[in-house]
Amino acid sequence: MAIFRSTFSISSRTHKLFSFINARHASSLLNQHWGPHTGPKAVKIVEVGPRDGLQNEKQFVPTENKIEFINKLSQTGLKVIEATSFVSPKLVPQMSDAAEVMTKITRKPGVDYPVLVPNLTGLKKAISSDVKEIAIFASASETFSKKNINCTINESLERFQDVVDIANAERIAIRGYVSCVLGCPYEGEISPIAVATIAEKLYKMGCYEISLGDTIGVGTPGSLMRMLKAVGQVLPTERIALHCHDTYGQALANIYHALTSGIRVFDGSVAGLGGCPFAKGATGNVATEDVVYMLHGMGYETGIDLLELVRVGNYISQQLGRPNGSKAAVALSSKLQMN
Ligand SMILES: CC(C)(COP(=O)([O-])OP(=O)([O-])OC[C@H]1O[C@@H](n2cnc3c(N)ncnc32)[C@H](O)[C@@H]1OP(=O)([O-])[O-])[C@@H](O)C(=O)NCCC(=O)NCCSC(=O)C[C@@](C)(O)CC(=O)[O-]
Repeated sequence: MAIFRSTFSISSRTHKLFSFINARHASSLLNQHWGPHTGPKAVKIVEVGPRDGLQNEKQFVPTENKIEFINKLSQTGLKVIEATSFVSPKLVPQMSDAAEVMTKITRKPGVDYPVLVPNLTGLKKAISSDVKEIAIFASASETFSKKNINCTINESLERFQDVVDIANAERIAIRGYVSCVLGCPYEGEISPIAVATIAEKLYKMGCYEISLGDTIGVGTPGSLMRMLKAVGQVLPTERIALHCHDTYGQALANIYHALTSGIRVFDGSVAGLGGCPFAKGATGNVATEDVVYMLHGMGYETGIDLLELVRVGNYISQQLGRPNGSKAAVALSSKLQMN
């Protein structure tokens, strides 16, 4: 915390030094994310179930269940599990136990547990909970930005610069999200250039990877490819991740097409949990089990034990009292008579 206070106003030379150190840290962290799975068939999965999957649940999921959920996910071979978010507990009560979750989970060596951070208040709390990686989240839609984080896109980027400066000083790795990349619940279509502009700004700010979020799941391979083409002009392909919601049933088709463009990082939520409190009508994220089933079937390597993942998806679905939203999980559970 002392470092946090002392680095509130860091000089530009110090900023450059921290950026350099953080770039090296992020690069070693990236290698760790991929583990032994390198080469053209390696794909990284970022599991967002504990955060994006649970944030919109109406009933508060007991903290011990969240911890158990994350600990079980840690045993599946996943290398990145987005664990929670340090946001306003009034607006997103489901994530109000972020500090307790982060201090009580069993952190498996080799697995990273990023958390969402919208501002310096969130970063301060995350640092107190010994968080090693954060995700900042901007939007390609002005209206969504205001609804989601109560500021304009430009204001959010200014806030994030402060967050990045302190995170760099603390050697905390930073991932970036752009939401509404294929459509906004308030503005409709979003231009690919707008997405590319924000993605580039977050990347240049110091995010090691930019996750492009189809927040309301409206994209098709057509709109996706137009958007990826624009983002591909400003970002190296290996720094792009895709974050699909499956509202219109297009997620796997979109992921397949992104694979053909060289994208190798995909976010998913086990059992297809998810939704955004600020994007009405948006359903869950693409089910991680479905993504892994497709990838393994195509000869890609994720390092994930699919059956273990199915078990965890069944566990959290039972806790929430609803059927597992992954088709692959339901089929495998039935075939193998798993609970
Ligand atoms: C960003 C803010 C905080 C601005 O909210 P604000 O009201 O403008 O903030 P403020 O700075 O004016 O502070 C107001 C109060 O909130 C507190 N506060 C302020 N910040 C924090 C914090 N970090 N943690 C805890 N408390 C906080 C602060 O201390 C104060 O408390 P009070 O004095 O009234 O008691 C708010 O709008 C917010 O938390 N929004 C929630 C955002 C969210 O979680 N959205 C869902 C994420 S999903 C998403 O974005 C899409 C994504 C990433 O999944 C990708 C995709 O799906 O496509």
